[in-house]
Amino acid sequence: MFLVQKLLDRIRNAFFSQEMELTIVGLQNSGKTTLLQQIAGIDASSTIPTVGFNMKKVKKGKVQFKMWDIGGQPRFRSMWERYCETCTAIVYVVDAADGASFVDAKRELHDLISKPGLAGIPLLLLANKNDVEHASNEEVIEAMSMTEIQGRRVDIFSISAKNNDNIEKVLQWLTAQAQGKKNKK
Ligand SMILES: Nc1nc2c(ncn2[C@@H]2O[C@H](COP(=O)(O)OP(=O)(O)OP(=O)(O)O)[C@@H](O)[C@H]2O)c(=O)[nH]1
Ligand SMILES: [Mg+2]
Repeated sequence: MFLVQKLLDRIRNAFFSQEMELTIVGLQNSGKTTLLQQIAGIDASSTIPTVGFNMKKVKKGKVQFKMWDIGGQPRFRSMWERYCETCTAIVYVVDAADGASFVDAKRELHDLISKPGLAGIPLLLLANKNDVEHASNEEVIEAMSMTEIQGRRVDIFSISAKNNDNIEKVLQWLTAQAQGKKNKK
């Protein structure tokens, strides 16, 4: 009986599982790799600055996420566009506790989403490090001029990648985008 159930599960998964590609970008030190590791269920307590990119595949429910995490240092930012072109959603991470980085974070975000090849791709802005006392979601929203962004779905969550706060909400959002993509086909 158990084997029959397993076989049925496999058949069901083969028919109903979907792959979704997403790209995580944002300035260096904003917490992208920590987020990636948290979603992948890997110890996220220590990371080193990303040289180039990381990629992880993670299955959540019926969706297989293929997640690209691109280095945020200036020398890697020219890669962002290429990795975003084929993705279903762009996840942009901001260090909400580092006000000094907001000007650069805004410029890079708006530069990226102005690329014609990325038109219409849903954007999830994550104000990370909400565990730090002075981190402010509202300040991030204002500093990133989020209300100026048009022509795509935009959502904003306050998270702590380190403490796993609101990461489930991020996954639900991503799953909804994967579902939307399937419905459009
Ligand atoms: N307090 C706090 N620290 C965090 C959080 N997320 C990440 N960090 C810390 O921020 C630092 C940078 O995190 P990374 O995930 O390596 O940052 P990154 O965006 O991948 O950086 P690059 O690879 O250089 O682009 C590390 O010391 C993390 O532990 C968070 O939610 N809260
Ligand atoms: Mg990194």
